[in-house]
Amino acid sequence: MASTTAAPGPTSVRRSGWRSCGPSWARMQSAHRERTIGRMTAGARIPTTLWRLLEGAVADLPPHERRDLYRRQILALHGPLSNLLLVLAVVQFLHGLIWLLWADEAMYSVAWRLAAGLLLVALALRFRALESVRRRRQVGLLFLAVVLACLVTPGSGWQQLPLAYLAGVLLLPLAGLPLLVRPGVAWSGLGLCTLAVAAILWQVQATPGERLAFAFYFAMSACAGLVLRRARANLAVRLDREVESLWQRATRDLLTGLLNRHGWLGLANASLSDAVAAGRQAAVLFLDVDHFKRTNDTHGHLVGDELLRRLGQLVQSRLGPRDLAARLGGEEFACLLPDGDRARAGALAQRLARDYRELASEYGSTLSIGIALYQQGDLLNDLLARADAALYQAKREGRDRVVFADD
Ligand SMILES: Nc1nc2c(ncn2[C@@H]2O[C@H](COP(=O)(O)OP(=O)(O)OP(=O)(O)O)[C@@H](O)[C@H]2O)c(=O)[nH]1
Repeated sequence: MASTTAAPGPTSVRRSGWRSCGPSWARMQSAHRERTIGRMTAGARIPTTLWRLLEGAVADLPPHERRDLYRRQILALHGPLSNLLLVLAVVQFLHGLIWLLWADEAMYSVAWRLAAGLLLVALALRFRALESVRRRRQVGLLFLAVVLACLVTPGSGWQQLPLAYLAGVLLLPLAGLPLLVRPGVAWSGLGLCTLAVAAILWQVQATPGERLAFAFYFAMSACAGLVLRRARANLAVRLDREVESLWQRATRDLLTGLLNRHGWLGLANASLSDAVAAGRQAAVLFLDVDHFKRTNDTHGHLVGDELLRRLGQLVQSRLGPRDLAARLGGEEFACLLPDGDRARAGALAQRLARDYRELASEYGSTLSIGIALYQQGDLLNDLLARADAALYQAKREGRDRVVFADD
């Protein structure tokens, strides 16, 4: 049996769910976007500054982290934002309806009422469908289609400001930018809305004051969308860093930088399960510094700490990328080799013991190691217990040696 399971780091474990998703078309699109942004930010100073200003802390993230962040934002804020937008949409719809009722009677055509009804249904659909990006796009397009169709239809009473309110065109930048957080979608939405608003302002029968108020309202809602989006992205980046740092502190040993017992047990259990599922071999090494109390007593605790630090670095440097090492506590260390057959585990242990002896030669410190090889049905705790038993056998036999369990 041998394992292919990669030792997952904290970030990859928490984000593995995102990594697998997304069709290749989406990946091609985002690769194109990244190339474009790369050209923009590398080529000219003003676009870079603008990009940073608009995107906030997200602009400094590597592309794959930025994508993860956007996806997580959509999921995390879907509930509260949809409710907020639903309220805004209803208010805006009522605003348009009241305006319409007070308007000239020539405008109360059947077509008007039909358009208003359609828009109401579209609004409801739009907010019910927020969970699916595809449906969000469809409803967004439906809105724009209705607005544009109304705008190009000849006849008096059609090109009126109430229509714009009914269609929610003023709401789109506010709704679209924070919700459709992927930059491409957000920017296209803003561009289309600006075009629609420009068309409305060009055609409406309104006083200059009304036109100005309309344009001002649109600009304000677009700015609010941008500011909201930037603030949310900055907050998300900060929270992400906090979570990452808390995770590190909870699962890392400060002295050696290796995983601590808690962090190791979580990752090693998952790694061992993967190895077993793939029908591969695994081994656990249990390491313990010999006569560490004596070393502490003779040379002081600072020297003891230094030896532990050196041992941590040594273990980390000798392991493969798939292996997982931890300081379990005190002067005890453990390594899981998810593709460790007897030969590899034995050779690695011998090498660690020899290198540590050289590293700590000035203090005469040595290492004892117990090894347990995976047997059918073993859990991680079983392997640890057998490796521990082998370690104590090594201690009994005189220390500074490697012993296999069940030999
Ligand atoms: N310097 C230092 N010492 C530590 C640390 N954690 C535990 N120790 C000391 O490690 C020593 C462990 O002693 P024991 O469990 O008796 O083991 P030992 O002296 O190595 O004896 P054997 O394991 O039987 O060879 C104790 O004196 C602890 O105080 C640490 O972080 N730094």
